[in-house]
Amino acid sequence: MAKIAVIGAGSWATALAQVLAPKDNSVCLLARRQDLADIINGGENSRYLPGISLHPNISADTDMEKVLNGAEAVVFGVPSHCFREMLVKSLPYINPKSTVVNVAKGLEESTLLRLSEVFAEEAGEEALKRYVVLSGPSHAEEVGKNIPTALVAASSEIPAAEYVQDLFMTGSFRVYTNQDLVGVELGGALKNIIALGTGIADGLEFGDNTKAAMMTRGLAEITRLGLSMGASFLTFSGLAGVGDLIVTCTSMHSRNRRCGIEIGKGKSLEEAVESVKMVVEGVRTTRGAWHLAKRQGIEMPITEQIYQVLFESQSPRVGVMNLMGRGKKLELEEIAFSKVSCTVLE
Ligand SMILES: NC(=O)C1=CN([C@@H]2O[C@H](COP(=O)(O)OP(=O)(O)OC[C@H]3O[C@@H](n4cnc5c(N)ncnc54)[C@H](OP(=O)(O)O)[C@@H]3O)[C@@H](O)[C@H]2O)C=CC1
Ligand SMILES: O=C(CO)COP(=O)(O)O
Repeated sequence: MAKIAVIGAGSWATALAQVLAPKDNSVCLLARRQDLADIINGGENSRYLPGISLHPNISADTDMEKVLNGAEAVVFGVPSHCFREMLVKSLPYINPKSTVVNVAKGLEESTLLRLSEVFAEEAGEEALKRYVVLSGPSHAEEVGKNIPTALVAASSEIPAAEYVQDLFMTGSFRVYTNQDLVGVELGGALKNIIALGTGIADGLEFGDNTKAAMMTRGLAEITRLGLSMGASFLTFSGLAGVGDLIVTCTSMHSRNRRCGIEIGKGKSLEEAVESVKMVVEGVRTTRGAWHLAKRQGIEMPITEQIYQVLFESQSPRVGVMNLMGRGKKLELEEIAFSKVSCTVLE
């Protein structure tokens, strides 16, 4: 039986443990608090994934050394804002040969780095060869119930991605591989901004037309930023791109969408985040992407308006009016004929 360590004991960490455990893996979750570890060891993570009986191969502990000791793979299931801190604390106990899987979807706000870049800074460039991002349309509430789900394991090194594909793949959890780490990371992080936006539109009681428009034009601006940072055009039409955008913008499981709905209904950002009770990654990512767009010289009008609503007290309704009142545009030219995408598609 292989041992797998999971850093974090929230909803996604627990659901992924539930995927790994029946495959003859002993899965140990690192909780911050003893009370949560005790709850999980009781057989159900009632705080983060209620109603799911946990597999007996799953346990939880607050002792990092104990959790990481002898682990063949380490899955980071904590929010982006604490990834560096948890990584630095973990590194002394991680076997240099272990594969590191990160499932967080966000950027480091203070540096605007992707999380693989944070990993490389702390663990070294060589260690990136065993670093894999697992992303795609997947809510913990459904994965916990073995509802069919497809994801993508991305790494600059295909053998590492294939290892993670084998590690996680089950009859209800299908994993593809992709070598475009940049595109997969950006797709997963940036769709949360658009989910906040579609949530806001729902909270304002706009219709399906508005939501479809926001998703489509949201994907256009995600793609534009991604191409400027070296991502592959095609990744954005895959599971980590449009796939994740669809699930996050349409599902009531989405924390980002639910937060947006509350803002659209008139709650403050703080009240809306508080009401969700779990991490709402899109809030920090909006600020990060806003700065990234400026740095890259890329137009991201939806991100700009969501930034204004979240951080500059702009009314959501004015944000929608600003988007609708923009100058006339060609739909596709900016992406299809951009220098970068032509290079990628050649
Ligand atoms: N939930 C989902 O369906 C999916 C989530 N993701 C991504 O996975 C990541 C985790 O999300 P999710 O599981 O939903 O989050 P949750 O809010 O459910 O759980 C967060 C976990 O991280 C811990 N944590 C929070 N802040 C800190 C900190 N400062 N230092 C150390 N540990 C901390 C929490 O501990 P404590 O309980 O002590 O606060 C908890 O164990 C996010 O990046 C999210 O985008 C990706 C795909 C699906
Ligand atoms: O990334 C996710 C689904 O793929 C989770 O999105 P939320 O954080 O909005 O729930």
